[in-house]
Amino acid sequence: MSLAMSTDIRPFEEIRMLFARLPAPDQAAVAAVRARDAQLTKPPGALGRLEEIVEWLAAWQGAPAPAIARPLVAVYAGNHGVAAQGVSAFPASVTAQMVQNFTSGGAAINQICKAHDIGLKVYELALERPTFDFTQGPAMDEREAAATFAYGFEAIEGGIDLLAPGEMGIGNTTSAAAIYAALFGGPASRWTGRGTGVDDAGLARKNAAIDAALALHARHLSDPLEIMRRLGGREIAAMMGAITAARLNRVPVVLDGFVVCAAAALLHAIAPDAIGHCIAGHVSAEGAHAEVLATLGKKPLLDLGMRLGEGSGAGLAIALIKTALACHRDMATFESAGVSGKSA
Ligand SMILES: Cc1cc2ncn([C@H]3O[C@H](COP(=O)(O)O)[C@@H](O)[C@H]3O)c2cc1C
Ligand SMILES: O=C(O)c1cccnc1
Repeated sequence: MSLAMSTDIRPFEEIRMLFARLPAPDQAAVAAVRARDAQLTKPPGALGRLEEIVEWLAAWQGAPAPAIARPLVAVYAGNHGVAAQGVSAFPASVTAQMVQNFTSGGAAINQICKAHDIGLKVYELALERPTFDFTQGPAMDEREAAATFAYGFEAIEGGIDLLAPGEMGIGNTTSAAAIYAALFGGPASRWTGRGTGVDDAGLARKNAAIDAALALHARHLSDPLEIMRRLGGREIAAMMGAITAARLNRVPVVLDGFVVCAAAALLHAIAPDAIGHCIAGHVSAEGAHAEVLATLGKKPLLDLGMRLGEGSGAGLAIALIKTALACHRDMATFESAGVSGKSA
């Protein structure tokens, strides 16, 4: 669907209305998957979480025989005004340079997508015009935040069956940590990590920037959409839209790391069920990602010590999810293989 912003409804109100009519998991599809699983040539439950993964795909695709024919990593790139506070180990110019690198196939996410036959799209979000520094005022106005959320809906266009949102944006671990502090409380230091590798002084600047922002915006942090526009970035707004569009179109979502989960946490704060269709691809080595996942009730598939972003952890998880589906779809049954079933 398109979010044609009408003139008489405030943009955020239009977004809020989306969460009143989210599709539910398809229990009949889950039952069909379980029935087939019971016939496959393995002891019951022996594929552990791989079995749950297929049930999750069936539930949210609404299909008794789920498919992964067109998986997509959608990388959103945005620049952050707060980068001027010296919160990253790299200059803001790296965001645009990495977009170029994605285009020429040189980034980690290119190799992951290539190795596992996953589509990759990169969405550049006005990189020449960073968001406003949120230590000085809101990062975005409501209209821009809502329009960027709506832009995220493009991810599902062209027909995909599995989505992993990814991101690139120097300074965005500061934005994500600020969002977690606003949503879940505590000082900045509870949520920050070293991102691209800031030293102790950089980490102190990062914590100070977030604590200053929490004080500045304190009166407006009870509404997740206000948190998004004040402390977020364009890639976080667009990923919220992409995750929502996926839900509305029955496309399951694989979450990546620390930054992607800030978009998921904001949606969860609007309506816990809004991320029911999301699985955690991995746990990042960044900051408090493990705590965030526990709070969202998501158990990560992988724990590889990665802290890159770009959708890289989610892309690797898609390889695993494809394998789970291949077992379910292509294994022989006891009957077809002439293997004896359980004796007692
Ligand atoms: C070369 C390079 C490639 C990256 N790919 C993802 N990120 C990751 O690092 C950034 C966030 O870290 P911070 O908040 O410390 O700036 C994001 O762009 C994220 O996607 C990268 C960072 C760099 C430097
Ligand atoms: O986990 C992530 O998403 C992450 C960690 C560090 C830097 N950028 C992204």
